[in-house]
Amino acid sequence: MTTFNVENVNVTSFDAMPTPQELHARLPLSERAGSVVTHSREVLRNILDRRDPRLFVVVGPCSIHDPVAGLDYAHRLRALQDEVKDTLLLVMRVYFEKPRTTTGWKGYINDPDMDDSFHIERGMANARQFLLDVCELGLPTATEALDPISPQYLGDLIAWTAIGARTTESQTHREMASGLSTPVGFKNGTDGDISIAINAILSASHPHSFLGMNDQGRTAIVRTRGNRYGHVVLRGGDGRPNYDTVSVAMAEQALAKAKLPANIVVDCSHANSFKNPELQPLVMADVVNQIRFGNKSLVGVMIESNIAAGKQSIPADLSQLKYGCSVTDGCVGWETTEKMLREADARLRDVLAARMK
Ligand SMILES: O=C[C@H](O)[C@H](O)COP(=O)(O)O
Ligand SMILES: C=C(OP(=O)(O)O)C(=O)O
Repeated sequence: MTTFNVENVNVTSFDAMPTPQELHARLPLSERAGSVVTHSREVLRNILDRRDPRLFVVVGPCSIHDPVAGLDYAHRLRALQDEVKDTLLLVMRVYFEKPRTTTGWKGYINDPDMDDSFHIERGMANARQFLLDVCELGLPTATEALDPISPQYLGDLIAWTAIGARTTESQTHREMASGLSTPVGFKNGTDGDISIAINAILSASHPHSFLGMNDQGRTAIVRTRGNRYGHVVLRGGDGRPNYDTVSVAMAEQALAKAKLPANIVVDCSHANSFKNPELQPLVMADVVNQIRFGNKSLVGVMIESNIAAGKQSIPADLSQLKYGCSVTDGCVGWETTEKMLREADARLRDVLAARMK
């Protein structure tokens, strides 16, 4: 009988991963982490339902590449959280999966050693440990859900999820979002198109049935309820920002036309600051001004922030890495981050107090 070489022609190997159940057994959700996740998800839902007047702030490194520096950052943010808690819910950006325009390092889960050795099994376990550590500090976490299998491993430790500009239009990601346990922010497209984010919110709000994996690592038909906490994240695009009052008003109109609640998050980074981190404070100040002038649809902001300002390329000799500095997009440094958050807190106090009356 002739044998045909027609299957997995371009696959070199299948290396088994531990199942989500096995990883959960090794690194179980602790009492403290479980209550932080539960409480912060509830606060986020309350903000989106206007039962809590505060602004949520997804703030942290563009990507985590060094868990030690990442945890150092988390300690700093946790200390600041108490200071600004009357006006801001701080949620740490803990991004382990990076969507690339073409190629590049795809994040800590994919390649934890940053040397193309791709130890995904260790990346996933370390990522879970890191999320546990952050939650145990009392700090909620936010991430981009890029690989549709990852939420089975990490989803119980996440309070807010982003679907990125490159995947908001993807049916796979909309289906996944329909089953996620967190509120989900859909970015506008890289070309600035917000209609794809609105279509994503509509799609993800419905139940879906699709192929996925269960916690025993078996291919399964995943049947979801639909996620009613989808919202838009304006990140600018096509070389233009879209956080200004006119763009926000246009987003409000588009949401109203689609009969969706007016919930808008502004990403201070990416095309909204022309990827120049030094401009992020201006975007944040503008959002705060819009709220002071009566805007009610702006419910959150995103800041790309790290211990050190700027970014660095990944050196061949990793001992040359600068501590606490991004290896993906440039970030504002810690001092600027504190200033941005303290200023926003000070400028929002009277407005939000008035909303509580
Ligand atoms: O936020 C991260 C980046 O903007 C995104 O991953 C795309 O990066 P790239 O264009 O450098 O590949
Ligand atoms: C990749 C990101 O953003 P965007 O999808 O808006 O490019 C990000 O926030 O890390």
